[in-house]
Amino acid sequence: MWYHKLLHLQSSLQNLMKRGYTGQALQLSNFKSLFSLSIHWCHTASKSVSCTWHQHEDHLVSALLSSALNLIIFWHLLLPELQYASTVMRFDYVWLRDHCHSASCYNSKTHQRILDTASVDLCIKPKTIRLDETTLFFTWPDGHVTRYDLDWLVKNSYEGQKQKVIQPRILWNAKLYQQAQVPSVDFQSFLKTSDELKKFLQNFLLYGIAFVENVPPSQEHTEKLAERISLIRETIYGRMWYFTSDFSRGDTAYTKLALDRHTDTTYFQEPCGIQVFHCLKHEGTGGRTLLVDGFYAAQQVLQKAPEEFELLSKVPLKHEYIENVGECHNHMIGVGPVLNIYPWNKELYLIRYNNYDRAVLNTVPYDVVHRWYTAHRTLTTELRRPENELWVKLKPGKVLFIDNWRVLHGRESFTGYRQLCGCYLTRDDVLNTARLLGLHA
Ligand SMILES: C[N+](C)(C)CCCC[C@H](N)C(=O)O
Ligand SMILES: O=C(O)CCC(=O)C(=O)O
Ligand SMILES: [Fe+2]
Repeated sequence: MWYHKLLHLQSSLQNLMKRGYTGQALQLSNFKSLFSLSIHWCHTASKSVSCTWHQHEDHLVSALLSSALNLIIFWHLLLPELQYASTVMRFDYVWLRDHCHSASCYNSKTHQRILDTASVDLCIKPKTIRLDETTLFFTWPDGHVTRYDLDWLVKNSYEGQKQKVIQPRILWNAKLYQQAQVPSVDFQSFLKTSDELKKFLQNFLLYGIAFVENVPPSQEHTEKLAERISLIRETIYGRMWYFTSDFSRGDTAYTKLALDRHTDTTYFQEPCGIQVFHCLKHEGTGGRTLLVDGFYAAQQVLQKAPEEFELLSKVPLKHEYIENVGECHNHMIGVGPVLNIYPWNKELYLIRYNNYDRAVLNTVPYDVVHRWYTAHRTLTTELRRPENELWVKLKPGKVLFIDNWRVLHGRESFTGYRQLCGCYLTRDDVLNTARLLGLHA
């Protein structure tokens, strides 16, 4: 078994050589005794390459040190079967100098860099490199020493990040959400214990929606609730807003009409992170709230038509809000693609979808426009599948939190008097609260 692993390691090193990595000899410190195997290869550069590795319980770390190029670390995860996962990590020497955590380069109390990165020679190479069981030591030309725990390097490598998600989520359609039986949190316990707050935030992060029950139906209590989680994001609609179908603002939300699924404030450069709804009163019919997991729909697009997903993530477009009603004069423009993904791991983090507020499409060249509409149609088809629609009737006392970067909302038309209050939350502060409670956010 070990022999196979070593052979694989040998071939990965040889592949690197073929791509131009040269060196002298490979010392198999821990396995030498077992296999008395050492790999020699040609060296063209006078700089030497050495490789050392250490066996840990479930993985093997090896470091290939090249003073001519960069540092390469092999991380081999040993699985019970013959198979094992292996990751090659590469670190640029400027990067290694820049991330030095010595007392003169880094303030470990404030977690801030002291080193002036611009003072680092872009062609810097270490004078010497030494590796012991767990730590790498670099001595730089000016004599400064940087030490790195191998574990720290592995954890903070690009290759490691590529395989991780920033935000773990459970994507849902109506059935999946109902089956999950996500519990609501009680207002009083929510205010009193951080355990309840944590439970609430955990569900909110996983599903993109969450409910709090038994909230006294007033704007003040809704505000108190919101403030327990984060800072309220004041916008052109105010800090706490309160609305009925009174046409007081130049937006369809202030009517009795049905509203198709959408995310709010797509016309802000940074759309509001979280939307809070509390229905204080409704004497009439209709007016149910529609919720659709935009990331679930986007994932369906990715599976069915990956090139359309890619187009929606690449093409920037504008959304716009023009208002001239009474005293309210606003003109907002937000630019960005419908699907926003992190480039290094392709993780979706923000969907901007509002067909009402989408502005003139003039940021897309002629030869792309039609393909963009096709991709937009595919996404819309997924978003409109009845099985993806979760319908809820908001009642006084039950407050709904929506991740406005992920979950679309809409409403059924209604009759009678209906009063809704709520606010937007600052996303950074919601995530801050979650992290401080020990959640992955
Ligand atoms: C009423 N309330 C303040 C919640 C929002 C009104 C904003 C509606 C707008 N069309 C948008 O989607 O952004
Ligand atoms: O009236 C509603 O239920 C929601 C309207 C809406 O989309 C909004 O206020 O953002
Ligand atoms: Fe809305």
